[in-house]
Amino acid sequence: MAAPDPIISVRGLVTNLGGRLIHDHVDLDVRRGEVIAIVGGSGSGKSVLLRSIVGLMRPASGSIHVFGEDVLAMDNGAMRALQRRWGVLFQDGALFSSQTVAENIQVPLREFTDVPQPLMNEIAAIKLAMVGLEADTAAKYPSELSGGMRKRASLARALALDPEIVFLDEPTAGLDPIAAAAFDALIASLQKSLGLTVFMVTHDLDTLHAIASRVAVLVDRKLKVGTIDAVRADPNPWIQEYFSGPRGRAAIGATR
Ligand SMILES: Nc1ncnc2c1ncn2[C@@H]1O[C@H](COP(=O)(O)OP(=O)(O)OP(=O)(O)O)[C@@H](O)[C@H]1O
Repeated sequence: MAAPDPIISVRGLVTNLGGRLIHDHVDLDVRRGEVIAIVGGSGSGKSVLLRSIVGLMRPASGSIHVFGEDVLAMDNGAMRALQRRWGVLFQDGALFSSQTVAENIQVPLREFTDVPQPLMNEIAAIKLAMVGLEADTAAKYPSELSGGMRKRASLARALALDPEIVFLDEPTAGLDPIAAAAFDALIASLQKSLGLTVFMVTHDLDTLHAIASRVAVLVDRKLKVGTIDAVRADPNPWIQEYFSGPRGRAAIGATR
């Protein structure tokens, strides 16, 4: 049987920023229903790749297709239609501090739908429960929440429109190991129950081993993509240090 078309397809992506080459002909296919983890050194261009795929940054050349649609060639109307089908959790959570958690979750509903307020309140309550937050969190402000709760609230917002893909930029950064492991478990269970495709930028080796189907490593401005075991075997010095240094060995030890 032929493999289904990838849900995200990047070909020959070249990105130049501030006179620096960030991506040098990067290729990536993401399959429906998988958790793909993007790793790489600080400043290697992981977030820029994510932002390019969701149409927030424009590469110098190459092609990006999501759901078979050409992200770089579409008008605003087509882009809005596409944005309804994915949710994004940005690196810092990016909740609006002057809005309650419920209002934050309702931002995409307000932007993309004309759902009446009572239904929006119900949807916010459902999304809060999905991410494991108490009902009374709805009326709280982001500053009243712990870091882990803020991440969950951001995830609830990313899930507001029942997306097919969620993009997560370093979802466990800044969390203690216990909160990070709980967040990993949440992502894994939502991915399974909702059939989500997860595109995740991470530094976290534990997350990688716990939930990634495949890993894409951004090194020397190129992507190396495969299963964790396949990529770990690559002799590239950064990859060897990342997977086989003390932290890498500890992460493997914890999962085997
Ligand atoms: N809008 C921008 N304009 C100019 N340069 C940028 C812009 N966004 C990112 N960069 C630069 O592009 C490079 C890649 O940034 P990016 O945020 O993708 O790195 P990253 O791999 O996600 O790093 P980290 O793991 O530290 O978050 C960095 O050198 C960054 O300074």
